[in-house]
Amino acid sequence: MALPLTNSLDSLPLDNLPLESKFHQFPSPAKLNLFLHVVGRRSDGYHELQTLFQFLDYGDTLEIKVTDSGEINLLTPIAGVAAEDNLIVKAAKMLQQAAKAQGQSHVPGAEININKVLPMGGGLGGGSSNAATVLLALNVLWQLNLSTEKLAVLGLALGADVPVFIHGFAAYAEGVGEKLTPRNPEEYWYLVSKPDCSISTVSVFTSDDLPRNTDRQLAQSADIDACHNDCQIMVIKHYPEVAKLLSWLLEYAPSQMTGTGACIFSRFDSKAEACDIQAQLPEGIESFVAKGINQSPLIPAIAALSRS
Ligand SMILES: C[C@@](CO)(OP(=O)(O)O)[C@H](O)COP(=O)(O)OP(=O)(O)OC[C@H]1O[C@@H](n2ccc(N)nc2=O)[C@H](O)[C@@H]1O
Ligand SMILES: Nc1ncnc2c1ncn2[C@@H]1O[C@H](COP(=O)(O)OP(=O)(O)O)[C@@H](O)[C@H]1O
Repeated sequence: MALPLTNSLDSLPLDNLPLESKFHQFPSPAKLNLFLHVVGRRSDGYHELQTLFQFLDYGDTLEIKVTDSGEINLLTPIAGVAAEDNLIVKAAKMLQQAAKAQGQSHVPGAEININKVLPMGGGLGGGSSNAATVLLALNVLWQLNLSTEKLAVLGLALGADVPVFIHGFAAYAEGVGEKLTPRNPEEYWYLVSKPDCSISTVSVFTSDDLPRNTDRQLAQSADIDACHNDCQIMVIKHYPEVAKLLSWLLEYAPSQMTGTGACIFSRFDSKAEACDIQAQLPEGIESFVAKGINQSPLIPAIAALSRS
């Protein structure tokens, strides 16, 4: 089944009504890990990664309205995620604390809606992207004026992928994903397919089958095709659904898992070619077609809001 393409993030309207009195719409795009090397393990158990992030012109949409109450209300709960665990709510509350810590006596609240289209736990970074969107949007709507760097530091406490969504440029990342260097990988079209299984990030990083010492020099290769995803090596051993779909896709296009899976991205030169293979996907495989983009659509949306 094809996932809906109705929320293509090309241009989201932000008109000129007063900031406080209405809902404002913001994109919350997906990311791909074009490669993901595990190069070591830190003393706190976290793994050191080298990865190349690129955004997709496809993702969730958030609507946010400022309220006077000081409350954070998520009006559209996400099935299976309790409000207090939702990264949207956590990000908003974290920003309130940061505002109080810098001396602001009254911090407003917010009402938030989400149109969730990204599969959860798919390696597309949807939760981290939602958190980044909330941090950037409320920073402007609440007129806090925190720097992008400060927001990225706050966001890192919510998830390793949040900083790249805050900065909004495609990047090579080291550390746990927070040391970012801008990059401009080719902006291909991708068919993103979701095998019928879910894979927890913890299970991948605790597996004995995860390679943990990929040569640090490999990521410096000029040829991106020389790079790979170490998590995929573990996942295809344990999840036959992923192994099967990956080998099917590899017949048609260069294909690889993103993040800790389970989604697989297949690379094409044109949208038409990607859609052609999408139409032939095995029965029951969810998918969407999107373009890889090196600037997050969130950045111009926030810039437009700041100017309004
Ligand atoms: C692997 C990546 C690559 O982009 O993406 P996803 O596939 O999850 O999207 C990310 O680094 C995911 O980072 P993040 O989203 O913070 O991971 P979490 O779910 O918080 O991590 C769950 C657990 O996995 C382990 N973990 C995570 C990241 C890391 N670099 N080393 C680890 O060992 C830790 O045990 C952690 O408690
Ligand atoms: N707003 C949110 N959107 C998605 N997942 C969320 C959200 N808030 C909390 N989560 C939790 O984070 C987990 C990871 O979600 P997600 O970021 O979509 O996947 P991944 O890290 O694999 O890219 C989910 O399984 C869910 O339990």
